[in-house]
Amino acid sequence: MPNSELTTGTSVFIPAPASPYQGDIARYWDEEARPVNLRLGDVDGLYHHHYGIGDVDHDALGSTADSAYEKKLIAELHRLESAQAELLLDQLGSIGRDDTVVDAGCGRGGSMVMAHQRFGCRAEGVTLSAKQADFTNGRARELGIGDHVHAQVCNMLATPFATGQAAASWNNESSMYVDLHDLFAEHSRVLSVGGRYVTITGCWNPRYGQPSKWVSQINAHFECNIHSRREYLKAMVDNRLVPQTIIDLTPATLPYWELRATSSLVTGIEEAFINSYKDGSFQYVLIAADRI
Ligand SMILES: C[S@@+](CC[C@H](N)C(=O)[O-])C[C@H]1O[C@@H](n2cnc3c(N)ncnc32)[C@H](O)[C@@H]1O
Ligand SMILES: CC(C)=CCC/C(C)=C/COP(=O)(O)OP(=O)(O)O
Ligand SMILES: [Mg+2]
Repeated sequence: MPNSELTTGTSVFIPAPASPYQGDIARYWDEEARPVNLRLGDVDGLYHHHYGIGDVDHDALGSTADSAYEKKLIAELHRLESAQAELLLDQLGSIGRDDTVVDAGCGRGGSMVMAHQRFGCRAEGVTLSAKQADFTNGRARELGIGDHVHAQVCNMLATPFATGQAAASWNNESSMYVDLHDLFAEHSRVLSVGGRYVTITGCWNPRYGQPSKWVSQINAHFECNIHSRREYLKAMVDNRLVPQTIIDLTPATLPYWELRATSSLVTGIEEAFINSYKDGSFQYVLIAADRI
């Protein structure tokens, strides 16, 4: 196939990156193995690369003096991350067993497994990382749901899915790696009319003025390009995705960050998230839109 190559040692077909930037992002996620992600995933086998929402259960955590405290803290952070994915799935509308849902930027596939477990549907994911696609497909096979949960290495701006194929699609903390107009044009193509698009994302707040130093720090840390809230809404309506629900999750995600900042699994980015959420320059939002 032109402009493509097969790598050795992996079962997935790996297209050449669409740009040097996408090559960098593929490498970033191929090399990622942070304990804050792997040890949380090990709690119940759902591996996430997104953040948490909801109040911390201090009774479940118990005393910091307890020798089992760190294990409980990891379980609590993971519970909050899974609660975030549950909220996203809540917004997908009524999905049937015969439906297909698309996860754009699927990471290690935790949200797709949850979607299948909840709806019985088929979940198709794309990621730039061959390691993540292999990991997702391996997990799905281990769970005996390999025929329903499937990831492939693919640019989310040019997917192989048929026009109108998906009843729902989403980006869970993956839209800051792409141009939003190109992204929503592709979701709009893949979704059936009446289908549902959902994103949970961090965005800079136009009321603050411009991206703050904390937002710039987050961009540098993850090699991403955080968009403004205004850009999201404009790019959606320009692409037949009409926002139906917007939830500011900033207050709901702060407890996760404050707890994470006390753990041994810190990565150094905690301060930037906490400070930018507190100074109002950055927001954690869910936007659910109808494909009209
Ligand atoms: C922060 S992770 C989020 C993973 C997942 N949505 C979750 O909630 O666990 C970002 C993901 O976006 C993917 N990504 C970034 N740019 C992409 C692109 N152009 N096409 C496909 N995937 C992309 C990365 O490969 C990675 O899997
Ligand atoms: C809300 C924003 C701006 C997100 C940026 C995208 C991103 C890297 C999300 C979390 O991934 P992760 O779970 O791999 O990160 P970490 O290792 O920090 O937990
Ligand atoms: Mg994480």
